[in-house]
Amino acid sequence: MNHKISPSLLSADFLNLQKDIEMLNASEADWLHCDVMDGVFVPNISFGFPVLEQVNKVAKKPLDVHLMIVQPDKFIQQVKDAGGYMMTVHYEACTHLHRTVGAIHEAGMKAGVSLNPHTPVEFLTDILDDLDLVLIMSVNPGFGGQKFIPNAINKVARLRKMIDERGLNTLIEVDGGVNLHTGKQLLDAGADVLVAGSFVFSSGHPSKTITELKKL
Ligand SMILES: O=C(CO)[C@H](O)[C@H](O)COP(=O)(O)O
Repeated sequence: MNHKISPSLLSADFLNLQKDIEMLNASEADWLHCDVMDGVFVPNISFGFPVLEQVNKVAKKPLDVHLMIVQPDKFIQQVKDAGGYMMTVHYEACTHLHRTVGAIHEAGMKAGVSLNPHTPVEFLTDILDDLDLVLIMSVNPGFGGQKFIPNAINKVARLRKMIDERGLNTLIEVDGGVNLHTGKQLLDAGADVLVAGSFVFSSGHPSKTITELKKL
């Protein structure tokens, strides 16, 4: 199966966001990864729904919205209204995850669940059949440009086995420290979607770098 590339806007030039989104529109990027942070679930604040709404006016690729916030169920309609295609919430932030996933689907979006580096993929055993995507964090969420945590490769392989044994179409996405080297290892382990922020936007030729990731 062809893998997808979802460049992370967290590393884009916020003073020239439209320019970067137009570059992504013309590139081989499949989705636009949008990191919403609240300063509570993660020790950083990024951008919120007014920015997403503006991004959606220019973006020609689906918005892959990753909520690094507490109580994400409060914001499902806002994500939908801001143009969300995929809404990914954190396992660690949801007390009633099954209810939250159901509400995301009812709102008309695909539902993803993200796992922090310390959270085993086996914790998804009883929700996996309901998910469109699992996002494995290969850094502790909150900041771009961090060092890749190699255990993510092992988690991808374990999750691939769980998904294949059940005959599911759930996608495995990985986020944090992705470059050509780690990206190849993740794809070999069974990942479907690579998120890349600093590797793409600091490369000097973001569009070319996306093509290189796409060709892995
Ligand atoms: O979710 C994120 C941070 O929490 C970012 O999407 C992720 O870190 C991508 O950045 P980089 O590719 O630079 O590691």
